[in-house]
Amino acid sequence: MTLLRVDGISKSFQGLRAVDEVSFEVAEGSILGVIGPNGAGKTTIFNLIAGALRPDSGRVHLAGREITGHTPHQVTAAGMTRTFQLMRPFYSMTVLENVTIAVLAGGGAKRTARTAAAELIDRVGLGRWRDAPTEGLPTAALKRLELARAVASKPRVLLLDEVLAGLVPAERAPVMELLEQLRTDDGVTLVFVEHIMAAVMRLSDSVLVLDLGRVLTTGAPEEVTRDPRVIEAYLGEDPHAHA
Ligand SMILES: Nc1ncnc2c1ncn2[C@@H]1O[C@H](COP(=O)(O)OP(=O)(O)OP(=O)(O)O)[C@@H](O)[C@H]1O
Repeated sequence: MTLLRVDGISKSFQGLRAVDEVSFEVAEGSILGVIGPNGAGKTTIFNLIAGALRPDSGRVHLAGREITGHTPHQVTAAGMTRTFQLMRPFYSMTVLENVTIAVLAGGGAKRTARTAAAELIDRVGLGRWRDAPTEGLPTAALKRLELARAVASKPRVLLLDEVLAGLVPAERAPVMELLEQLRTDDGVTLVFVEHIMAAVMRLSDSVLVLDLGRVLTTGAPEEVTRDPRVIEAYLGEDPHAHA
């Protein structure tokens, strides 16, 4: 079943067509990787479908309901949550407090929120920082906190914006495992923007390739990354070289 359907969305900024008639579908329980050179429109698409920006035209449907132009809060309530490239935790609070708030915001019961948050913190590998103040955490820990907060809201669709950026390979592996578990064990549908090609190849069922605001191609990961148009969009380099 198609869970997320995007039909011909466009967005211009001062005459620049940042997103140009982009359409794609994501089946429930699948993982879509979104790739493209810098400025291709990846983050803007997330902003358009998650409610941070209103598309100039086009429509977005989630589980058969139109959510075009809905506010971020409404989109979250409808079952779709996003992470940000730049994290925005409450810096004055501990890791546990931050995730507990996210569990409560996701409709979790007050009595069990802290326990649920602590479990999630362990799951993303943040156990040793559970009671640490958020301010001063290393980037890798902040990234995992952001992921824990997003997962806490129990989304049906999770939009991930470069969650692996800034992590060293040893830190990436557990995050990738978590993403696979989210799909397999929790049935979460994932859409993730990522520059690290090894992760795109490993996690994606299908890949959407963007260039200059348009869909260049879409298909299985091994298919699209061998597509000459994709290689050209990456300035003549083999996209695998970004791994
Ligand atoms: N708020 C804005 N105002 C003006 N231009 C914008 C705005 N947001 C994005 N753009 C422009 O839209 C285009 C697409 O940007 P976007 O950030 O979506 O690309 P991206 O594929 O996410 O890039 P990156 O991989 O560098 O994050 C770029 O040319 C960018 O400069």
